[in-house]
Amino acid sequence: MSSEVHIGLVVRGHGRHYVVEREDGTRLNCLTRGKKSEAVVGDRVRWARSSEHEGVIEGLQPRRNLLYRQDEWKTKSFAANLDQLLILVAADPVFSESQLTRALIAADSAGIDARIVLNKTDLPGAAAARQRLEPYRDMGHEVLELSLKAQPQASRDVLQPYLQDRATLVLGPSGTGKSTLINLLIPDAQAQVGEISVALNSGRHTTTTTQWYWLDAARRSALIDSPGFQEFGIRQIGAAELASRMADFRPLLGQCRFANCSHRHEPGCRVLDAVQSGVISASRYRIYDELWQELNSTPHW
Ligand SMILES: Nc1nc2c(ncn2[C@@H]2O[C@H](COP(=O)(O)OP(=O)(O)OP(=O)(O)O)[C@@H](O)[C@H]2O)c(=O)[nH]1
Ligand SMILES: [Zn+2]
Repeated sequence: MSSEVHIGLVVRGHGRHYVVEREDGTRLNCLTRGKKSEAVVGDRVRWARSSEHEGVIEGLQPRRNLLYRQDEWKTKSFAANLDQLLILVAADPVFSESQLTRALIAADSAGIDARIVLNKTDLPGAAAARQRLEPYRDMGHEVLELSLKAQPQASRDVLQPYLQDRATLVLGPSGTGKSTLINLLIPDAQAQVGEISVALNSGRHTTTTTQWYWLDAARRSALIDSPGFQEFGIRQIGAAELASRMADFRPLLGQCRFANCSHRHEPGCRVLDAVQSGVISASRYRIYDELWQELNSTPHW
């Protein structure tokens, strides 16, 4: 058996078991050595043939970027080497501005372009949703509008130029239309997942495992779905860094009276002035304050 080392792309992982795609598009099951399972979907890994498994992962290639998810107890990386984040919100159910902000902060911290996608613009709630997104447009975030169910073809046309030649992670809370979007763009998505679940023997976990889908036969454009995703991990950001990750706060930084201003109570704070004058919206400031406290009370790593 040859011990030659190859490079492959992780398209799915479950514990120490991974599905790795070769250059030619064929896939094989790989195991990591020891107890380690550091690889995530989107990673390029070095793998070699092994006598017991189809392949063994020997190591990771350097990453361009890495995203984390978190719950009450722990933070875990879940996707790497992305070009873009699409944050799906809908006219109904009403979206959480706090979740949206977390997603934008996580993307900024990882150096990944993020776009907001407003779905269900055919519903009466669309006007109110647009209004809530107004501050985000003003601070420079692009907002795409879709109606995935009512106008599938038009929605596809809006998305197409953004998806071309990129690896895009799509995230959205339950009920926003993420399944509708994936089924529209990847008609054989279910089949792809089924095949891989058999390979990984992970049927039961199908609904919570990050998955890499190709959108085109040439395998240049990819969509990454992370079902069951709850919350971005942002504990890697220190409280002092938070304001610099928020597009409406950023232009004001460095102008407060104190260089280490936390923008919470200090005199001569330009951020607090901007909140007073309405340049920064009250809801954005409330979210900043909550996140600041969260980050300040957790150890920075
Ligand atoms: N009116 C309207 N309804 C839509 C649109 N897109 C999706 N829906 C509906 O919204 C509901 C939720 O869509 P899904 O695609 O299942 O949403 P999801 O985000 O995957 O939600 P989960 O399956 O709970 O994770 C479904 O009843 C869809 O038919 C749209 O553009 N307009
Ligand atoms: Zn300040």
